[in-house]
Amino acid sequence: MSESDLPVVQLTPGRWGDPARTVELPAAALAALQHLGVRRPAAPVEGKESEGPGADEPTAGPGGGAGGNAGGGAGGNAGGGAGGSAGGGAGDKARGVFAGPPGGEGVRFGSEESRVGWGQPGDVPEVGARAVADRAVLGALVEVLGDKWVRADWEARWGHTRGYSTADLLKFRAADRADVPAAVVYPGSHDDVLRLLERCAADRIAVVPYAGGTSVVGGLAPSRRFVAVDLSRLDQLVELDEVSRTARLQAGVRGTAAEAMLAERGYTLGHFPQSYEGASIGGYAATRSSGQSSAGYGRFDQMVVGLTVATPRGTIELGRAPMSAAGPDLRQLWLGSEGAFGIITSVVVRIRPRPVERFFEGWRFGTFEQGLDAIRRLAQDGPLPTVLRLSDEAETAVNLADPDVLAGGAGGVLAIVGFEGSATAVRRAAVAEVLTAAGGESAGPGPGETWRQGRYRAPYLRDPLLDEGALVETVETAGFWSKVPELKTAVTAALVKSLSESGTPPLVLCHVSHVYETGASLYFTVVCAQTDDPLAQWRRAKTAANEAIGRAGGTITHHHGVGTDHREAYQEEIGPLAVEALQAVKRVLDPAAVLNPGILLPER
Ligand SMILES: Cc1cc2nc3c(=O)[nH]c(=O)nc-3n(C[C@H](O)[C@H](O)[C@H](O)COP(=O)(O)OP(=O)(O)OC[C@H]3O[C@@H](n4cnc5c(N)ncnc54)[C@H](O)[C@@H]3O)c2cc1C
Repeated sequence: MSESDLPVVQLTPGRWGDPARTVELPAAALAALQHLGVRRPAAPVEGKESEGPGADEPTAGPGGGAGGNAGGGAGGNAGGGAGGSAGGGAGDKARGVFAGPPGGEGVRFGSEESRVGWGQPGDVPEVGARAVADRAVLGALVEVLGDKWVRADWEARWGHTRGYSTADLLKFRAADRADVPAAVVYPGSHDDVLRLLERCAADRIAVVPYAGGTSVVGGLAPSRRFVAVDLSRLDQLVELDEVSRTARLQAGVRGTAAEAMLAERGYTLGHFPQSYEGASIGGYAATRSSGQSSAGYGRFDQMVVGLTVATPRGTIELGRAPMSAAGPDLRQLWLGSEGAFGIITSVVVRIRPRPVERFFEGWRFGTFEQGLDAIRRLAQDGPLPTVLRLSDEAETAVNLADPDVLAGGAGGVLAIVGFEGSATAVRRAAVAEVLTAAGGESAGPGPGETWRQGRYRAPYLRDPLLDEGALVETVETAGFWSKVPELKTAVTAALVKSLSESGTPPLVLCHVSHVYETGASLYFTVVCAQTDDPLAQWRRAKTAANEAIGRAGGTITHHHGVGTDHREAYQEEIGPLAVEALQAVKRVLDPAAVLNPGILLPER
């Protein structure tokens, strides 16, 4: 496939989970969009040449573009859930989706684009992000990994471009070629990664680990030209210790594949982020991910007991006991390090027996404050269900538009409470007692089941919403309980003000997505009409939201990570001395500064 053959729009089916799955917007959602002034953009005029730097440019525009492309290696086959590992993907290729490491195609040398040198920032001729790696670089990569596992063709490179934020999708639609890697490599073992990093450091080739490609914070778009390190060949359950209830999983194992492999042995990891059909074990660890069942199973960083990391200077192996007083817990340094301190090649996780029972239900409260008080009681004094989330009035109202949810409901706010495990009836009764005492009223299993069955649907709605002309994006944060109400008010007000000033008053929905003894996270969904420049429109709104979070005492991110989008706010949050300390760590581990330049930390 050549660059010019490639459809640019509608990337979702190829990159995310199940390529065959499409989701139509419900009528109620379309009506709500109309109410917000969202108008479907006119289709591009047939036959009109796109404006761009070259005749071989892919055309871009809203809608159009049937069929996906660019699944990228990591697009893998994660959706199936039948235990398929990432990679391979003859079936996906049949659908026109590149789905994994090459099947012996080898690297393509000699493109007219391959004339660019490498080096430190400033050394590279300004020929734009379209440049593929030059012969010397490709030669170095091939020397380390072999011809089969290095690709420089457009299909592979475009398939490893950016992540999955709304801004990313808008850039794809605009055929924006900044952030395209110069080559893609597919190491198959820890030793491969180690040798690759040693060589890249020696030759000053910047690298970015690419796992599921679901980053929503610019975590795959470094500040320099780079080689994407696709981890999808690291797809094994290496060992399972039934006595200790731990499992070692390689970093490229998708969430779905991890669950399928553990299920065969009677276990679960219990990590179910909304991006579960796309994200991977290494990505979870590198970003401190948090799943929807965090009340019961914990965040991903709480599940990790050990890590193996490849750095340009050697291997780091951490976690020889569940807990230790031998100095600071260094595992924490790599959890959330987003590839800046090394590539995590495998993770030892705590596992649990597969649940034998599952029950989800809805609880209704008069106001958000009342619901907040109720879930705080559970988080602080117990008992905790497996899933606990609380929508505000606006989000509940949107859910109410779905006749399956809270049929006949009388407004107020809705909490989803889920139980997994064994003997759930006892826990349910105890939780019900607390919620009733706090003024809650059971809405029965209907809303809970509807939520459970639709919990991975949202990613598939992003493209249809953009097609309609809507701007939809999320903002997340966390704060101590005493600050949560103020945090919610401040972020909502900032988003409403900024987007109203753009002439596009938004609908801002919010829910409490994760709870702790001392506080909770807030997850906002913002919907409004797109202006002519939706990227700038969202940038302004996001900046306003970030500033509001800072003023109201929240953290810049609860589970999406820092990437490039939150880098400045993160520095403000931790202060210059802490930034310096992290830079010092990076200097030791990555003296040539080739690991994820500009991601998490500014380039030095
Ligand atoms: C629709 C949607 C819903 C989402 N819902 C959730 C949610 O519920 N909870 C949540 O926590 N997140 C959520 N996310 C964010 C995202 O899925 C997480 O950040 C996820 O953990 C990223 O995993 P990944 O495998 O896709 O990593 P990638 O996106 O491929 O990489 C993320 C970052 O980590 C680095 N990295 C990846 N693998 C490694 C490795 N092995 N070693 C070192 N660095 C590495 C990458 O270079 C990059 O900087 C959502 C995203 C989307 C698009």
